Amino acid sequence: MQNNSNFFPKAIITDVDGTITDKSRRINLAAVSAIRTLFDNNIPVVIASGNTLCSLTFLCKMLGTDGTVICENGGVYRMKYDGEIKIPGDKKICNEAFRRVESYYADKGIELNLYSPEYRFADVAFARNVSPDEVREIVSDMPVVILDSGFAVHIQSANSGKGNAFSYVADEMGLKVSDFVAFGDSHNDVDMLKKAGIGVAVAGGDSNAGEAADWISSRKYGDGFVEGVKKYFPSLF
Ligand SMILES: O=C(O)COP(=O)(O)O
Ligand SMILES: [Mg+2]
Repeated sequence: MQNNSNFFPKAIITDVDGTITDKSRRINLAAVSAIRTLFDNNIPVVIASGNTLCSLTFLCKMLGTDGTVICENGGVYRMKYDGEIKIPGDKKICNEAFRRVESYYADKGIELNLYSPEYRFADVAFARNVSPDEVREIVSDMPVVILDSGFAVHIQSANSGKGNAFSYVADEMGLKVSDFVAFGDSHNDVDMLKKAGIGVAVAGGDSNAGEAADWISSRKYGDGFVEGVKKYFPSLF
């Protein structure tokens, strides 16, 4: 967190779902354009999401960024397209936790719907048809963290999280986390929003993100992202 008046950001890090999309995950075209403007003016754009490496690689290609990504909420990250895939997360412990959660709900006749398990290296993500707080309770004695992105429930090993991977990535870029403006909408963005020089929560997201942020946009979702980019990079727009 910085004093706004002396803050000259050098880079951004942004969440995807809910932040550069609308609430149904459709990409916001003005957000795409803002990202291109930043990138074309040598402002690095790091994508940090709960999504998988393969989906984020494709997204980076379409956006036109350099491919630096934090995936699976920090369980995985990669510098540019050709960097080594780093996996700080521990899939084994997440699978163990998931098996316990799955059997708890199976006893109640509730089936959990996994999201892209075949493409995940580090975390376990499933549909939000159960309460994230209850899931947290079920595995409270295990070294895992339950994150709610507003789009999925994620089981992470305790050492991952977007905030931890953000530090590694900033370091590899030769920047400080305080050089970045971070953008997010949800609980899984909190550690990243707190760590950045300025944390921006887009309106429409959950209260955890708003409480962690330095500034909350007045416009919702992707429009709020664009509003924030224009606020912190006024000379580019
Ligand atoms: O994968 C999710 O659950 C949502 O991803 P996000 O981190 O881009 O919002
Ligand atoms: Mg999000």
